Amino acid sequence: MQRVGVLGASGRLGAAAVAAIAEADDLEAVPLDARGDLDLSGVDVVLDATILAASERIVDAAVAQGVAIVVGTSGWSAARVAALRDRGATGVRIVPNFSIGSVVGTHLATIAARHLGAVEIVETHHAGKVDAPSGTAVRTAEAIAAVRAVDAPTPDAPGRGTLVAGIPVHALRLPGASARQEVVLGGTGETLTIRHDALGHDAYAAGILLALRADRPTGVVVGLDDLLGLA
Ligand SMILES: NC(=O)C1=CN([C@@H]2O[C@H](COP(=O)(O)OP(=O)(O)OC[C@H]3O[C@@H](n4cnc5c(N)ncnc54)[C@H](OP(=O)(O)O)[C@@H]3O)[C@@H](O)[C@H]2O)C=CC1
Ligand SMILES: O=C(O)C1=N[C@H](C(=O)O)C[C@H](O)C1
Repeated sequence: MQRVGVLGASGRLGAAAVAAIAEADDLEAVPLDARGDLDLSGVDVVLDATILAASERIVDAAVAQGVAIVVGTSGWSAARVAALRDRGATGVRIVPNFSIGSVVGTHLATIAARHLGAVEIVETHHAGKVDAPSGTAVRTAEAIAAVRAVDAPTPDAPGRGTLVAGIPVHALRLPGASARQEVVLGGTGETLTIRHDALGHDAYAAGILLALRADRPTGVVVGLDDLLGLA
């Protein structure tokens, strides 16, 4: 039985993780106080589902105490991940989106962007989401920018969204919405839209369990791609 220390267990993602772990015979959830002293001695792996400011402290504590950590909290940009690697961190998996469909959608977007250079991202989330753009959109933009062969003009103008790695991201926050991402690519006389919807927090259960059961990462791994054969 693996003991999973859950930080942010009172939140939407944390509660979904605790529910998923409760269904698993091989895992046990141990809710921990994310605001207190982080003594991780009683757990085998940590799941972080808080806010970025807390997440950075939690990751540092897990690394210092030699406990593997799965990070679901948004805001771990490529620059922050690079800084973490520079600090010699190991045993860390940062997962911008636990939904399997979302991981596949982002992967498909990187394939499409090799052929259609003009790309914009529209992400729509529930009104309770505090961060914008979403962690998934930032990850998707950074992954696309790393592979896109065709350079597209960057519309850096008021009203054209937030530029992430040169890609405009448009963030909507609406009551009634859950979590949607649309990657819209344009070519000559055509557009291609890759859209994913997480209709509820149960969408994250399979990815959470996959990440928690995976071997302790060497260094800092981002995403679930390696575990899904997409890397
Ligand atoms: N990777 C993925 O697939 C997903 C990622 N997320 C991300 O997970 C994060 C949490 O989202 P969500 O659950 O909706 O958010 P909630 O606001 O529902 O929950 C936030 C949690 O963080 C805790 N928290 C807030 N402030 C602090 C602090 N200063 N120090 C320590 N703990 C704190 C809260 O505790 P308290 O109740 O005591 O305030 C609560 O438990 C976000 O970054 C979101 O983007 C969300 C869904 C899926
Ligand atoms: O806050 C959310 O709800 C979500 N956050 C993650 C993000 O920022 O990308 C993942 C998913 O979109 C839901």
